[in-house]
Amino acid sequence: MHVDLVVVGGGSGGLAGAFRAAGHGARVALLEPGELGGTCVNVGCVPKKAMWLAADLGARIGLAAALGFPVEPARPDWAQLVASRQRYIANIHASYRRRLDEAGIVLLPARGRLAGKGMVECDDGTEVEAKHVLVATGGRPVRPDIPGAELGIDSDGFFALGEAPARVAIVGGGYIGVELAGVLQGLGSQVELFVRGDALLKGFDPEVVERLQGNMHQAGIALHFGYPVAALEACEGGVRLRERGGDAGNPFDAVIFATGRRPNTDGLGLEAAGVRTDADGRVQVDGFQSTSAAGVYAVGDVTGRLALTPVAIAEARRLMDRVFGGQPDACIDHADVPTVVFSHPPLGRVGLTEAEARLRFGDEAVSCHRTTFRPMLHALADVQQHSMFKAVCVGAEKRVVGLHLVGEAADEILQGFAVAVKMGATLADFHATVAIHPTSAEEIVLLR
Ligand SMILES: Cc1cc2nc3c(=O)[nH]c(=O)nc-3n(C[C@H](O)[C@H](O)[C@H](O)COP(=O)(O)OP(=O)(O)OC[C@H]3O[C@@H](n4cnc5c(N)ncnc54)[C@H](O)[C@@H]3O)c2cc1C
Ligand SMILES: NC(=O)c1ccc[n+]([C@@H]2O[C@H](COP(=O)([O-])OP(=O)(O)OC[C@H]3O[C@@H](n4cnc5c(N)ncnc54)[C@H](O)[C@@H]3O)[C@@H](O)[C@H]2O)c1
Repeated sequence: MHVDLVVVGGGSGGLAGAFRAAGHGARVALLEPGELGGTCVNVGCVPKKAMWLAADLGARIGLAAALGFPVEPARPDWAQLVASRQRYIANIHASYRRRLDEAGIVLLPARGRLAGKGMVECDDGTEVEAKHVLVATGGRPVRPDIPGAELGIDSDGFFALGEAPARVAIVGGGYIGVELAGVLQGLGSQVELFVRGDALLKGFDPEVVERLQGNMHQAGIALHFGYPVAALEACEGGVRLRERGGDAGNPFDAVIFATGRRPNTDGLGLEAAGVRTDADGRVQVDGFQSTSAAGVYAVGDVTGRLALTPVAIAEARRLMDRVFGGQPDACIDHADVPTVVFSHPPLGRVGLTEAEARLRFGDEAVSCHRTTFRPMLHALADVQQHSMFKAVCVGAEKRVVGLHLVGEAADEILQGFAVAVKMGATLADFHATVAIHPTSAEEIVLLR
């Protein structure tokens, strides 16, 4: 088969690239051996957010009870919740299939391998030849190489659970560890989080992270820092974790590894096709998503840069605008990308942390403005959940170069403020904007 573009991988980046290229008039073939939508739709953002929303509802039922509603805090029926989640996801699959048909994109349900010179071989024997090849094969979870690791599950396994585990250990303090801890605790499990470092969410602002840790502790999650898990052992009543040089602890019904991800580049034929990867298998690209091989591009998690769905999508769209849309300079700016950790409560950031700003601009130039408060609903219900908002500013004009939020609605508040930060707003611009009262968001324009 001859096309203008062959896309290897039908996740967030691959689909976005295929649709945009077809929109520019290119003939496109898309290879995807699994479900359309990749990680985000099937074992990432979407099912995670469904579970997060359910956990959030559970917390709100508790708040409602505290405010006098005649309701009892209760656990959801796990099977019913998962069925609703999967029905939502099935609708996304159907919508993708319809849009691919409408766009005239050829969908090949096969695993691809680059064979060089614009040729991609499928595992069903089909050969596709194209002037342009997009590698968008994403990544997969990795577990530490420790005895008994097979007794645990990873985030893919979490989404396959048929029932809620009563006692859960989660290993890893990054995005996924923190999110799954909040979700499971909110849905009625007893969660313990095991982290080898001394804090959660390395790379985020330590002050808002500390506030999140306080909220998680308040919600009943046990946080264990400086705990390198050395082994898992099967025991009566479940699985136990063994700390390096220490005793094994209590048994758990499930152990979830949230210890990072690896790009899907094994057996992809990249080396033979002249596509350079780093020691961890990440495809090396320039600012325009071009690899070291002419006509071969890569977007999304397989490049190991910012592993976020909107980033994969934006990279793919700009790339296709450049290759097929006559826009030679199109590329994405990876600075000031807003991101939210869907913890309970959510934590978000855009721009620089205080430490990054001090390093870049010097201590003298940096000032920070923060506020800590209890959201009104939690204060009314007398629940000890606190929000903290922090702005990092630079120079006499106090340009806001970083905004760090943790608390009720932080996930929804951040997007609009990210526009302001991207546009170079100053603290005076924030102050010149009249507050919306009474909200949590107003605390940002009132920061002193
Ligand atoms: C638990 C979890 C929660 C997340 N939550 C969020 C969130 O809330 N917000 C957010 O922005 N990001 C989130 N992410 C990250 C987000 O899912 C990824 O950044 C995004 O899916 C990357 O898109 P991609 O197209 O690069 O790869 P993927 O979506 O992983 O797609 C790659 C596709 O390539 C296919 N493939 C692999 N090898 C081949 C081959 N040889 N031939 C053909 N096809 C192949 C795979 O089957 C897969 O469908 C989350 C991730 C996880 C794991
Ligand atoms: N809300 C979102 O946007 C969202 C949600 C989930 C994932 N993601 C994306 O997916 C990526 C992967 O998420 P993740 O949580 O798997 O990775 P991560 O890099 O965020 O966190 C991995 C954690 O595992 C720990 N770790 C690594 N090896 C370990 C070991 N051997 N023993 C103990 N701990 C170990 C690390 O110290 C770290 O705390 C994220 O970086 C993010 O870009 C985004």
